[in-house]
Amino acid sequence: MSLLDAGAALVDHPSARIEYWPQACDAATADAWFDALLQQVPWRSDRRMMYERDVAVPRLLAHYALADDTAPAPIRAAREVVARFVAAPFTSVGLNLYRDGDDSVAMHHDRLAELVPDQPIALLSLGAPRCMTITTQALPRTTQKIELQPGSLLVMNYASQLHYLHGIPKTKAPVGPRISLAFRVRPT
Ligand SMILES: O=C(O)CCC(=O)C(=O)O
Ligand SMILES: [Fe+2]
Repeated sequence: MSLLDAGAALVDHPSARIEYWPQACDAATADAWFDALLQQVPWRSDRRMMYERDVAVPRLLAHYALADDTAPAPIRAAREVVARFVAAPFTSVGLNLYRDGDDSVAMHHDRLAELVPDQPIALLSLGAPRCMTITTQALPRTTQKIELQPGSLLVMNYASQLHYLHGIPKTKAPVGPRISLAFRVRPT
């Protein structure tokens, strides 16, 4: 594969781009990173105010600054894999652990205040496949679903956060745990 090959384009828009590579890293590597991160990361459970109620965020979270060399080795290795597909000066990685089908992330766009304009977000998936829903922000909403495979990479450009929403819905299907690594360039 040549450097910075284009992935499959998931949206058709003049400025928004969401690209998908089903196998940015091989299955054995994705499995090894999943096992290591599940064990080594100090996963935390967060609470957020939602409609004036204090509710548990339905997944576990962690975060590392990429300059932090105490980050587990798979984080640094994953950063190198991501660099083969997207050239961006990532500074931060947010980790999500979806323990089962009850864990989810609601439809959202990533917080713009936490992104440097024109820099992308790269999501590397490990563990069980989970479905992502992508909708337009404009009405009438059009919706698409993509099953994120272990070892896959999904890259959303900055403009996609202005025109689309994404989320990982709950599922009643029996699914195993999944970890996603969200690489971002955060303002300093
Ligand atoms: O787990 C995923 O693939 C999506 C995570 C996400 O959207 C986020 O962390 O903002
Ligand atoms: Fe997101």
